[in-house]
Amino acid sequence: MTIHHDTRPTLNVIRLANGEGLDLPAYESKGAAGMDLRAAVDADAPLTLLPGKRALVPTGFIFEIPEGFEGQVRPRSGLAFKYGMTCLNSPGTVDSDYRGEVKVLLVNLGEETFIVERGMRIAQMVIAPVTQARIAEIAEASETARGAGGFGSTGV
Ligand SMILES: O=c1ccn([C@H]2C[C@H](O)[C@@H](COP(=O)(O)OP(=O)(O)OP(=O)(O)O)O2)c(=O)[nH]1
Repeated sequence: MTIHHDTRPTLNVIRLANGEGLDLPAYESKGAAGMDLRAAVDADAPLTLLPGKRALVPTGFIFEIPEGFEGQVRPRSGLAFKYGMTCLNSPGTVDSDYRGEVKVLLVNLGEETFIVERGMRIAQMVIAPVTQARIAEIAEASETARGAGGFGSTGV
């Protein structure tokens, strides 16, 4: 018999008052990269986003991102395709030392007004490993075959 240990990092979540009754963020399929984030707007006061407008939408949770990881807040492709609803700062960065409520910076790039209702799955968050570099200033850049070529220097 093989014992399988759960090697996944633990994501502690803290429910805030405005998150009362909301489903916990969850992976919607076995292999989903991101967990869906829900809108913690007031049930009696949905958020109206006119075309071209943006809003910071609360999720109702604090996430303790494990050290060595970040949370990437990204759009859901269905909302983007159907309604032009996306995250303005995509991918949003949630730092491992952040202890405030995670919020989603939604923008309506569609032609129609979009209504954000309580519990609506508005974005997804991916937990990804991240490295902090040691920063060292040096006098000259080392030589490479590419050199300073970039921005299409190899052709289309
Ligand atoms: O989509 C996002 C992006 C950020 N944050 C939170 C978590 C993150 O740790 C914090 C700061 O984000 P960021 O570093 O991108 O913002 P900043 O403009 O540099 O602000 P600060 O000066 O507070 O770091 O805001 C969110 O809740 N959602």
